[in-house]
Amino acid sequence: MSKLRVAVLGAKGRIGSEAVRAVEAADDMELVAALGRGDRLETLADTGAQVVVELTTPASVMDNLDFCVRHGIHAVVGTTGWTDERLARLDTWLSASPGTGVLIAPNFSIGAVLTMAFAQTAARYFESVEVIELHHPNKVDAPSGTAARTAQLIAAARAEAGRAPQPDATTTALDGARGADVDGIPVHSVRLRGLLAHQEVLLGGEGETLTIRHDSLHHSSFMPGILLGTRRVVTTPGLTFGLEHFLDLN
Ligand SMILES: NC(=O)c1ccc[n+]([C@@H]2O[C@H](COP(=O)([O-])OP(=O)(O)OC[C@H]3O[C@@H](n4cnc5c(N)ncnc54)[C@H](O)[C@@H]3O)[C@@H](O)[C@H]2O)c1
Ligand SMILES: O=C(O)C1=N[C@H](C(=O)O)CCC1
Repeated sequence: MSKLRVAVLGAKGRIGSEAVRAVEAADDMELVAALGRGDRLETLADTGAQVVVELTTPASVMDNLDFCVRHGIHAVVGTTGWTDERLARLDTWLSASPGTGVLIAPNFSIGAVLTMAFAQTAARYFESVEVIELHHPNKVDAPSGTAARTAQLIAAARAEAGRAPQPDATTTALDGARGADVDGIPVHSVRLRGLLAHQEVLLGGEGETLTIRHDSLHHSSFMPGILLGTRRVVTTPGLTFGLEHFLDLN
């Protein structure tokens, strides 16, 4: 069987360099390009890449995906910074390139995907919920893509359950003291040397609390998800948002 021809964009970055090693080590994949900032995107087409693993920056990801989709190259995207407007633009590009698949995964680690699923399940049962994400201080975006997605899923679950807005008697606060508001869910971002990627979902009800915590301790935690996404995206045209769609969670 022929090997899947895979390229990595952002190949010199923290997660990109780990992804290069993971693709090289996968028996069913061939690394055909490992590109960094300033390298020509045409290399992707010249080398016959079938899947691009996109791990760059929010400022670069749209131009990279525009190129990939126009050339019918599937993409597995870990880069953050997704807004409704960006997703709509990507959807339009994909409509013009039937057969091309893009997976955007706010988090590739199984523990983080499960955290989101558990939080979504728990959200309907508790009066209060807040999200705390904790990352290394080199991270350029806040809140993390994972925390934003977690909060959106929680908010949707609460709305579906008919939950009232959370209790919060705060009338005076320093700017930022109550975190960012993501669909009504407070999200707090910590940046601390020594950390990699961590998240807590705190839920509170009458006389009890539940804390769901996940810790990514090494970039290797993201690799099985990247490889799974790479294998699955070639047979999944259109836009898939979230690795959970490629996992049998139920
Ligand atoms: N989804 C996940 O599970 C997951 C996990 C870790 C990181 N991330 C995300 O991945 C992204 C990268 O994270 P990082 O910690 O590796 O950052 P990083 O700064 O270490 O790496 C980004 C790399 O991309 C390069 N780059 C920038 N523009 C480029 C372009 N146009 N073409 C090619 N390369 C380009 C940079 O030079 C840099 O080497 C961030 O958005 C981060 O949030 C996602
Ligand atoms: O290190 C990062 O940067 C990470 N980014 C993703 C996010 O913003 O959720 C995933 C976790 C690591």
